[in-house]
Amino acid sequence: MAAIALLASSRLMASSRSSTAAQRLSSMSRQFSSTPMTAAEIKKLGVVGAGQMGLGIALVAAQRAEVPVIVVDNSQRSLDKGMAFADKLLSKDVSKQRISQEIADATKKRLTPSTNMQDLSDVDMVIEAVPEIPKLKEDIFAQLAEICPKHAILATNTSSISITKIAAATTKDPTDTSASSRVVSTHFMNPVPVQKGVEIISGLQTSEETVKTAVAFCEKMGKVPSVSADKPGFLANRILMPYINEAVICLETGVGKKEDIDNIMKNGTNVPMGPLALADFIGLDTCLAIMETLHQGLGDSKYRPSPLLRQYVDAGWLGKKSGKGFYDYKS
Ligand SMILES: NC(=O)c1ccc[n+]([C@@H]2O[C@H](COP(=O)([O-])OP(=O)(O)OC[C@H]3O[C@@H](n4cnc5c(N)ncnc54)[C@H](O)[C@@H]3O)[C@@H](O)[C@H]2O)c1
Repeated sequence: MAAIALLASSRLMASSRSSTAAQRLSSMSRQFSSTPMTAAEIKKLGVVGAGQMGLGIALVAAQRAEVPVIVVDNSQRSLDKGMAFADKLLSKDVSKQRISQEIADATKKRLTPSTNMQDLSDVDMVIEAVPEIPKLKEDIFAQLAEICPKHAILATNTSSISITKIAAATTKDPTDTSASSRVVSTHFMNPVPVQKGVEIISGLQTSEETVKTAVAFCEKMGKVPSVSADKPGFLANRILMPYINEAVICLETGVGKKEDIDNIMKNGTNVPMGPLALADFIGLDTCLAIMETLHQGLGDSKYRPSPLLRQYVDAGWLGKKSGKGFYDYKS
């Protein structure tokens, strides 16, 4: 499926090897200890949020990294939908002879759905992929710090929220970095089974070992890490979202019809889908949340979210996942 603009840019950036990604991260923001650190082995993974990103991450980890994965979601409906989607993807891969039936069966067996966060008490790493709402993510990380083992890597798939802020939510005492030093961002690209790019972002508190372990695990999943500083939108969405937002403004102000906007970008810049179709695919709520983070975080009016984008979200027209966005997906 669609190798989206976000991902195309990510591929360009990701031409270097992941070991150098860890080195670049080390040198970017702060001095690490002079003791060489090694990546810890991840034997069991947890994923929080079984939506399009969480499920994709869980599936690729189970298949490529061959680790058992507990997938936690507070909605049984989302879990059922996610597991059914995993079945569908695996069957498709078998029918197209990309993988054997044995690999599909083994992958499926490694996925355990759950509605109970306490089931994350024995994981070595957890990747959070709940909606892009700062307070929600902070609450989840406060819980993860309590529930997960004291060595576990606590990773977020956030598209734009400060990793430093998410890490700070793991403790009431900011001088105690025993949990916050284990927080890192592994920002996978959508769709996870297809796209190789992943952004690795460390917060102020993140330890070198945490970064190395996250990079090594992403590599085990077959991904190519790129390094970004902990700034609003990081690299991928700092570039992609203003492009999508401008396309919505063009629609809103009558510069072009949706088909013309998408066609000119698709046929003129060699991307697999136009910006409005891409926004529907990502989720309009996610796009709005990222624009809000860019607007607030960078304080520049050029990042103001389109009022039409906000109206679509208010209407519940969130794109492909809700059956309607700029296009209809019911039929
Ligand atoms: N959609 C994209 O293209 C994309 C790409 C990269 C990163 N992201 C980021 O990934 C994250 C998830 O995005 P998504 O598109 O998968 O969202 P989604 O809406 O498809 O899925 C979110 C899931 O989280 C679950 N959830 C909500 N509250 C929860 C809670 N308290 N505990 C457990 N589960 C809970 C929901 O039931 C849902 O299944 C966001 O931070 C988003 O910004 C999205």
